[in-house]
Amino acid sequence: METIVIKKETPIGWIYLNRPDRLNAINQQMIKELRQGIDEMVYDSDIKVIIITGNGKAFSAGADISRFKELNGYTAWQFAKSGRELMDYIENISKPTIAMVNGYALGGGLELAMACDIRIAAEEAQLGLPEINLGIYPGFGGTQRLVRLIGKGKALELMLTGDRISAKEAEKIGLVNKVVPLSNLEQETRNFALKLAEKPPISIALIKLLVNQGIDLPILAGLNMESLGWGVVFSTEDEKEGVSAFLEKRKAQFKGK
Ligand SMILES: CCCCC/C=C/C(=O)SCCNC(=O)CCNC(=O)[C@H](O)C(C)(C)COP(=O)(O)OP(=O)(O)OC[C@H]1O[C@@H](n2cnc3c(N)ncnc32)[C@H](O)[C@@H]1OP(=O)(O)O
Repeated sequence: METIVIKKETPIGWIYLNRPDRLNAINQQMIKELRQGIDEMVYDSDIKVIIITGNGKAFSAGADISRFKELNGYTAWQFAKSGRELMDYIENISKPTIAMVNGYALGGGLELAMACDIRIAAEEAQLGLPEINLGIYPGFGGTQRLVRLIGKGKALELMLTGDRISAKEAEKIGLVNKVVPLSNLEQETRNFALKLAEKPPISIALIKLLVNQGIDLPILAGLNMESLGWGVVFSTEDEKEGVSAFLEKRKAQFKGK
């Protein structure tokens, strides 16, 4: 891999965007390698949670602008589509994902963070969708995900102005889940991941599916999916273990079965 580094720290899989001299700008190679890196974690049953972060001072400053002059209408469409499909894939994997936002998360970088389930940011981080200043607009799913995360008014404000906001402001509007000092970022993110790693994986997978698919369905369809899913969780060993552990006043040990 040229553009990312992966590290397994069971039960956590770490993925580092690794173009620090370009502030981890996302190019076609990174899109391809991210897909491979995520797959490596998805198909490893010892990995329960995936953390994506950036090497250097940025999470990612977005799509690689230095390549934009080479693009024409068709290739720009294909590049945007391949990035957007990667974000869709990340959002819909069954394992939980955390974006550890260590610095700038701009444009496609913020779109990647938004495709993750949880965002934990350093106090120093700055977030935004500045594409408008380049005469374009977010193209890796940002126009759709931001509005679902923070609501139409603030989403439009961020996209129309292109302004960067602080991590604290991002936390206030619900764009990040938690803000911590940079010195604690790795440990706090690891602790959060370890907490998720102890939860029953089938329940996690179903919650993700219900939330991600349900949000775009008529509510009755989503509610019916929720009820049907109960048939699945109630047939798992983890449900029996969870209920027994409660009644026996001990900590549950979930197996993902
Ligand atoms: C075609 C499909 C597109 C799909 C949708 C996605 C679109 C996008 O994401 S568009 C990009 C949106 N992002 C931006 O507009 C941010 C651009 N970067 C900046 O504004 C600044 O770099 C900064 C505020 C993030 C940081 O400023 P500073 O601390 O002063 O650092 P430098 O500007 O000196 O950056 C260091 C180095 O990195 C290069 N670089 C930064 N961002 C990008 C980028 N997005 N693409 C390519 N290269 C980038 C920057 O040019 C510097 O390089 P050198 O000058 O060669 O050192």
